[in-house]
Amino acid sequence: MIAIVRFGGSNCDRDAKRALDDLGIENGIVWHEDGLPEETSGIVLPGGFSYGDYLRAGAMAARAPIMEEVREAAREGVPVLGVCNGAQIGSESGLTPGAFTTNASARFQCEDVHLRVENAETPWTERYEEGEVIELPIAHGEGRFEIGEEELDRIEGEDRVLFRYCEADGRVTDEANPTGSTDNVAGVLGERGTTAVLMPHPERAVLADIGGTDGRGILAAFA
Ligand SMILES: NC(=O)CC[C@H](N)C(=O)O
Repeated sequence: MIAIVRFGGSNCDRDAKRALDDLGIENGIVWHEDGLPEETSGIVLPGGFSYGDYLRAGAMAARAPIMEEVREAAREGVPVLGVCNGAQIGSESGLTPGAFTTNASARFQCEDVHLRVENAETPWTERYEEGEVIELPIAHGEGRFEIGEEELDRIEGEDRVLFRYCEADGRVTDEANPTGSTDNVAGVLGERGTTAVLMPHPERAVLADIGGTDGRGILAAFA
């Protein structure tokens, strides 16, 4: 059962549920205070405004007791996907490298973006080709990926950059970088390839008539 962890202020938990239901993947929304159910076989940290983005987006949820269980599960290889606020919670809790800070525009940005698949040999991206361009929506105010140079070199060397913001033809340019993220990074892997976070929303791109279907392949990793 895929546990979709809900905090006070989560608001993409039901989108994640709807998407996983549509993919035929057994899942349930879990209130963070209840802890992970024993039958948890995968974890979604959904988007939203946990604790009202107080202090920094994701900072407070990252310190909730359930995150110790999530880290433990991640260490054991249980797949964990953090989306948007879930990505912020993931980086704040040390599941994934780098940090998400205020967009370069200092505004909340809601738009469709193009992403280039940088590593297609992960459970999250194996349904895509390396270099393939997909389109997903973003909706966040604090999505600017920041990471030190040395750590960036390290994660690039380990092939842990999953997606980069790009033009429709796949060129990685400053203009295609909506938030000013370091090196256009939109999603990264944790220590194990089974943990991933990304700012764009795959769960909002699973139905052909609403937002397209480019996100299906990412969530299908839970099947
Ligand atoms: N859609 C989301 O998850 C938003 C994330 C966070 N509240 C932000 O604005 O950055």
